[in-house]
Amino acid sequence: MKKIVLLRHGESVWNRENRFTGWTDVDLSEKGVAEAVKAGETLRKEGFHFGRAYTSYLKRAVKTLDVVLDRMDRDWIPVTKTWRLNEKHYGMLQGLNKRDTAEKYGDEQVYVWRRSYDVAPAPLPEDDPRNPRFDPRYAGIPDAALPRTESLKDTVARTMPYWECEILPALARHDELLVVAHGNSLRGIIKNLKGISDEAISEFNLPTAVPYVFEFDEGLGCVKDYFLGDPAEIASLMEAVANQGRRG
Ligand SMILES: O=C(O)[C@@H](CO)OP(=O)(O)O
Repeated sequence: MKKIVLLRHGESVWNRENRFTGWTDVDLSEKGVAEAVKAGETLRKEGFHFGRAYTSYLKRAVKTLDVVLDRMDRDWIPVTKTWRLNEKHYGMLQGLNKRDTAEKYGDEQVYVWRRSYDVAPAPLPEDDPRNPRFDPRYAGIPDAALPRTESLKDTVARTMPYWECEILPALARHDELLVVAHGNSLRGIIKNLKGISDEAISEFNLPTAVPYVFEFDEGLGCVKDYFLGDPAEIASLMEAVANQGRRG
């Protein structure tokens, strides 16, 4: 059975501080590194032998992948980094505390910014130093493709061509692939894999560093999906992610 494991990075420093992150290149927290170690050990115990891995241009994902491969003694496998797996760009919300933002604009508005399918936060201005057009890592990408903000729909339009043209075809050559990315870039991929509606995807929250396995048949159709870990613990981690944007 062909398998792709999706893994959200471990807790980042801004996850800990409950700040909108998006394309901000924030490092893992100590807890995030420990979560990555645990994910790597789980994947090793479950007998995974990834042939290839994919990640984003953002260090919280890259470092999570490095730790996982180290725990699996598979540092040697080919790894591809792509901006297309980056997190949803959070525009002007980047850097703001989620709970403070809910105090100011209300839980409903923050829910729309975080979880609606097609509403994007206000874009970064053209002259904002955080605008991706100033970042050398994106120099080879046409400016028109670089976001200043994104809805989940925009994120899907960026990730899915890569999924369909690069990741899925690689399953023909490898039995198991690992994709380490972000809460929303992975939600968009999961939405497509499972045929989740635009409305229902709003209620789906991905915890940090819990391996999510997808099994594929020979025609590369997705036949089964499951998290590795204790279901009650995973449900409570998902609920905690949902609550990050509420006044509390
Ligand atoms: O801030 C972000 O970039 C994302 C992921 O951490 O947050 P949210 O869960 O609010 O979409």
